Amino acid sequence: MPQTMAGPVPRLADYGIDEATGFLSNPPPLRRLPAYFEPWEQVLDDLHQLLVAGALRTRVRKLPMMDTSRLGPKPEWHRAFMVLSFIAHSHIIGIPKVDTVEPIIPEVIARPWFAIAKKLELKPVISYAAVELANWFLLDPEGPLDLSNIAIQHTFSGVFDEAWFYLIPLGMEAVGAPSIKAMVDAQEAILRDDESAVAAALHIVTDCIDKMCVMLKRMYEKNDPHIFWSRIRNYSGGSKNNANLPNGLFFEGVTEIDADVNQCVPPPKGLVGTWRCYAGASAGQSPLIHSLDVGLGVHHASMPQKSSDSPATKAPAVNPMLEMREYLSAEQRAFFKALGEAPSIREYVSSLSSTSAAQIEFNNAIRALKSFRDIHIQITTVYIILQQKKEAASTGAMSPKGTVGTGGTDLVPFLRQTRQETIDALVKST
Ligand code: HEM
Repeated sequence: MPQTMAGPVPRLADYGIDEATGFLSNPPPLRRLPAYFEPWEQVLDDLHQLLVAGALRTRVRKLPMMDTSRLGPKPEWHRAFMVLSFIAHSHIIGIPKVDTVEPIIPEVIARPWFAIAKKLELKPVISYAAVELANWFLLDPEGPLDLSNIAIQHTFSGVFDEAWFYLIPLGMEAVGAPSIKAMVDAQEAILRDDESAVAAALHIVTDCIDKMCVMLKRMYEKNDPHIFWSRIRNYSGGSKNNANLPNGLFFEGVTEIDADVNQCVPPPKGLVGTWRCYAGASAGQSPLIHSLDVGLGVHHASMPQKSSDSPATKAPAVNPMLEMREYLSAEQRAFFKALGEAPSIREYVSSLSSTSAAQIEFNNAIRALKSFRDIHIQITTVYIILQQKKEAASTGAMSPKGTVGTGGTDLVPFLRQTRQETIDALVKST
């Protein structure tokens, strides 16, 4: 849109974004719900033991129906969403490769989980909002917001690798936080036509992305790829494009009809409720990465459909990156919209000479974001593609043709496309 028609520069505080900590809440997330909700908290306390004993599903079915209207301020709702997300996905998965997947979510979990998600304008499925943004604390409350002091509240498996898997994205949110303020500062500077201030702000953005890349590479330090593949990743899976959940998940007692309901399959005999399909958790739901894409003008186009898709099964060709935004909070989605409508940094630097500091700094930021995506593709190769091949070789199965991510995407084409779309955002000298 022409700069003259651009919207106002968003104020971070209006979207619950902290200038210093970005999308990490300040103060940190709640660690326990009020006493009334102890039955949920106690299941979470004993989660690993219940899973090992094979007693989790029985225990969940014995839970009382809790009244969600007794939840108070927003942080309580966020914690309740996280607690139920952990309990529900433990109930679905059990122990990976030991238990069979259970597609029916009992009413005592399904109804309150659905109600809480609706209140928060989230989807009732494990997501970045639960395992990351609502699931950390500071070891020393007075200490720094970095990996020496951030800890994970809950894991499914109880292994260090899973905690590290969740910690790295949090570390990235922390080191990347100043880039959000820098992008809106750049937009303010555009309004004053202050080229050097735009350049200075973009320099901060690049510095943040460089630090995020260093953080991302630390994934290998404490998350063993085999443990990730065999013990951790299943819990993040959704019910979309999931071969183990061909009909989706059945939410007992939830009768509301919306776009996520699979209306092709009737309820299981004797039950009332709806079959629902959702993408699972992915760090691709990081609001920081989406902000960088929007702020720097990285455009995500529709994905080409696979030639093997029959016209009847073809899903709408929405880019999964845009679909992932549906799993972020309403406030965060509103922020992306406002950031995208404010003066365009890319458009502004495109109008400058190729030797201008602002254009050079802009392209540096885009190259840094492309490096992030290169490193990430290497990580998915090590943690997913190679593990999948090893597993196929050990069982004598045919090597799979495609790979579906926990977010339900066709992994390789998707990641290649987002990397290409990042490269396409570079401003070329004319
Ligand atoms: C062992 C570590 C990781 C694995 C195995 C992994 C795997 C994946 C997979 C499979 C996808 C495709 C979407 C899906 O269907 O889930 C994806 C997308 C994505 N992931 Fe990761 N991921 C890892 C760590 C991270 C971290 C630490 C970040 C940082 C925030 C991150 C950011 C993203 C982003 C932004 C996307 C969207 C695609 C893109 O922007 O290129 N991932 N990841």
